[in-house]
Amino acid sequence: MIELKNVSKSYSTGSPAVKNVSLHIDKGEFVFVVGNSGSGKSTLIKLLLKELEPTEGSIIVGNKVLGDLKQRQIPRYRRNIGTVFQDFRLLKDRNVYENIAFAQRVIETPTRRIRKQVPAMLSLVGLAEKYKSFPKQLSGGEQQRVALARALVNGPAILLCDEPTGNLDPKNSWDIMQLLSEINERRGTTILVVTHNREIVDAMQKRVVTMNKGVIISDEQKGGYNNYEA
Ligand SMILES: Nc1ncnc2c1ncn2[C@@H]1O[C@H](COP(=O)(O)OP(=O)(O)OP(=O)(O)O)[C@@H](O)[C@H]1O
Repeated sequence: MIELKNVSKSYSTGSPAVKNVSLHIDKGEFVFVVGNSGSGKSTLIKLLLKELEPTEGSIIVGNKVLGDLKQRQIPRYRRNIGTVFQDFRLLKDRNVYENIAFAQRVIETPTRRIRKQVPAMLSLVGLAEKYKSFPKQLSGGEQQRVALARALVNGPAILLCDEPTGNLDPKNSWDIMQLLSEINERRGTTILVVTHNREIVDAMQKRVVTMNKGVIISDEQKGGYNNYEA
């Protein structure tokens, strides 16, 4: 599903953010990516979204060789990838229903399908009753659940989450991680989660890829949050 072969990424300044990384993630896997600040985790996510080009190496996602994608093919490529970020990124002037429906309107989903799928996604994330609320009327945990519903409504094969619990308290962090785990198990979505949340990583017993200074220093099935200098 995801394959990086000897991928490096250098920005114009400093040493490479990602150095000679090779990584294979199968369809349906749930993978945590951990590592101290500046180790290259967000750069990895941006490379997978083709927001950045690798300086060296190749990336294959699904059956797409990202280096071969033309500019005009990128929007369609990204439609198959759901994203969730630390800061929720909801549309502030739209209510919950419209935030999710918006993701479908941009790909011209028929209205009757939107009317069916938005409530279904809201039920999945436990927010069926809040469909008329605006983001500022919701707690952080609720906003992140809306963001998750939006990320999933178009049925992506892959979900990329960059510190999805970074702004949440422990209870809400757990709820979001449980939801991610359920989605992975029930829908078979391949999920990659960048996180600093040691307790959750240690408890969930998933595959854990640890980065340090742009390099993968460990990759363990049923792994834990390795001890490194935070
Ligand atoms: N746009 C940029 N221009 C120059 N250097 C950058 C840029 N973005 C990131 N870097 C550098 O690349 C390295 C990796 O950054 P990255 O954001 O991928 O780390 P990270 O592991 O996601 O960190 P954090 O956990 O703090 O989010 C860092 O040294 C950072 O300073």
